[in-house]
Amino acid sequence: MNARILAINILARVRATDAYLNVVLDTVLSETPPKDPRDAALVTELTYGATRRQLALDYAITRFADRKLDALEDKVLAALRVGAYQLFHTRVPARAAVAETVQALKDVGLARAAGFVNAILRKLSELPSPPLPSQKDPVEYLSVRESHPRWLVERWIRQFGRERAEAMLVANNLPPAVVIRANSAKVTRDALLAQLKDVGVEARATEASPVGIVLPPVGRVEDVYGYAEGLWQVQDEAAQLVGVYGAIPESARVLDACAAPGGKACHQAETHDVVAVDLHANKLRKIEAEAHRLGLSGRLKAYAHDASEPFPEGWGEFHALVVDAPCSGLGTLRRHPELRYRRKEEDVARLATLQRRILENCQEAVPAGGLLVYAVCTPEPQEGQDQVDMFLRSHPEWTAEPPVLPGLKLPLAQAWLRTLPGPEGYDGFFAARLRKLY
Ligand SMILES: C[S@@+](CC[C@H](N)C(=O)[O-])C[C@H]1O[C@@H](n2cnc3c(N)ncnc32)[C@H](O)[C@@H]1O
Repeated sequence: MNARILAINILARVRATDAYLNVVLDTVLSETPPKDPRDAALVTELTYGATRRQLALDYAITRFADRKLDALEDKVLAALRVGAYQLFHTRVPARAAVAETVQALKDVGLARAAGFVNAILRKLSELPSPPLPSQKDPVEYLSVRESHPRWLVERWIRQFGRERAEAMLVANNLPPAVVIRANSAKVTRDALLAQLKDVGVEARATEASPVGIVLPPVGRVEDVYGYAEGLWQVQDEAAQLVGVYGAIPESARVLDACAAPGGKACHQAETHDVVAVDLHANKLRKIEAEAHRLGLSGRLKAYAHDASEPFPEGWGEFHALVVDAPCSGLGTLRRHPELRYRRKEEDVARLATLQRRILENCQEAVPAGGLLVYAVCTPEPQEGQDQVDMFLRSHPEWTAEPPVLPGLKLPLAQAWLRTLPGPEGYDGFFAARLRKLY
């Protein structure tokens, strides 16, 4: 099956089922792998690109469509977006972009819409660049140019200032590099870097994380040296920094209260005994499979449990908890581009309430002298810093205690670990390291 057919099918399925793009893409590519690996790369670029740029593409398509885009069949709208993306953001010659997209639409059984799609794509192909609204309304202009909903642009300008907000929007439209964490239970970062070099992979060390490696563009990560042997795990640098910044003493038994898919739990299990908990039992298999691949099964047990409810006494005592709470995920929009259109502003407050409930229950499980590392993958203060400030105000027995990590330069804001999307190349994360005094 060719790349454009797959891209149309994937985008249509994501729209119809509200599924995650990365999940549908992985499923489709493993069910119907294209013969040529370059086609897999093209499907990835077309689907991620068309989703990242969706709001701007729709703005352009709407100019020439004689009906509301919401009313279009999923595959017809998907074809328009895939076609428009190629015209504005790839080097595919315009004629080929239009003709092959229209042919793909026919091949998926929608020949009756071919004329409609062909006419719009041809009109778009005559434009020198994607149309934009007037700069007189700077929020609207940025919203369309960088393809983020207006409420989010307004909110980020208000919270982070115009310059940083714009940098965040731009960064969310760039594909992230693949970053891995060396599995310290098996190999040091330097040794892994040398081994990768020996097999011709020109990787480099991450700047802030002492355990991270940035891979060059690779095809399937599963085919890269050391994956099958469990020498490393894919993990964004900022997510690695949560484990580093947490600096949980090696003697501690750790409970990871919101663990799936298991990045931070496996990071801890390199050096600790870990109980990994997630609300959704179906996600535990992924945590266990990763622990197995990394050779960490002996140190990690996974259970389904609601972290806002008391933990079973039978699990024993824990000296440290990691609470990587469910959050708006607005720090990971470059990886989950569909999320920016699905999230609503009121989600931030709703999730902050859930985080508070989880935090309240988890703090009960920490003995005096123990640690709690709270983290979220969002730049929203309401879910991060404000959440922790409020917690500390109502819990005098807790204090914020940043770690002393000589030789490391972590991105800190006061006591907190904080990264924002932007030219630094991080996902947006917040983490607090809290100690129970009595
Ligand atoms: C941000 S993700 C955790 C990512 C993970 N720590 C990692 O590093 O790979 C949040 C997780 O919390 C889980 N979750 C949501 N509500 C929960 C609850 N009430 N109790 C426990 N887990 C919950 C979600 O299923 C999701 O897997």
